[in-house]
Amino acid sequence: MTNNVNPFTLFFDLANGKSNEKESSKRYVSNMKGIFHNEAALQQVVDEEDRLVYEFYELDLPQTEGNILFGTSIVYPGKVGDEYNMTKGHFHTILDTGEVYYCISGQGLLLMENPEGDWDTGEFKPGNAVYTPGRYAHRSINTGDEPLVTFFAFRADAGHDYGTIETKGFRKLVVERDGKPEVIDNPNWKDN
Ligand SMILES: O=P(O)(O)OC[C@H]1O[C@](O)(CO)[C@@H](O)[C@@H]1O
Ligand SMILES: [Fe+2]
Repeated sequence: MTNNVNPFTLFFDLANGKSNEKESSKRYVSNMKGIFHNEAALQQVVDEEDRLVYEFYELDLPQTEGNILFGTSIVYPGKVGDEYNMTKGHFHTILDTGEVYYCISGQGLLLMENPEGDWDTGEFKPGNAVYTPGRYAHRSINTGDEPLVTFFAFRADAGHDYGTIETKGFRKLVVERDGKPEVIDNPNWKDN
């Protein structure tokens, strides 16, 4: 059976992660309501200047088990309150789907947690490949001063479940304490 996809090559700039051949999806601070834990700090940023938090490339490949979705994700430096800029984060709809991220530039963490309550962080620094196994929700966090650029790949039929994180949040937050990243319990985390 053919899946109607021809071989192709895409360019991603090693300096900034961008592709000039595709349009990126962009998430601004105003798109992150209910995601950053400090709602007042978020509103203040939106009122002053609604800045770009992250962008990423999504391919329009058929979402079948034989295809692999891939692209770069660029999380810009900055904070909302004491929380570092980050992606929304998600589980995969097919929960047991892993994903790999390769850090091209910048520094940060991949925060991961599964429904059983296990959690971990992987370190993003240039050259590190961080693997998030099946069942783990994942969120990229920029703890540095430069854009955090990663390349990701996962099976194309996995799907994204954003609702669980939007409703419950992650169990953990990564915040700045004394100029350094620290993982703390999320005071707003809901159990159901
Ligand atoms: O999907 P989120 O949580 O907004 O984060 C975006 C990143 O996650 C991905 O969905 C991959 O897991 C990419 O499209 C992108 O790198
Ligand atoms: Fe994912």
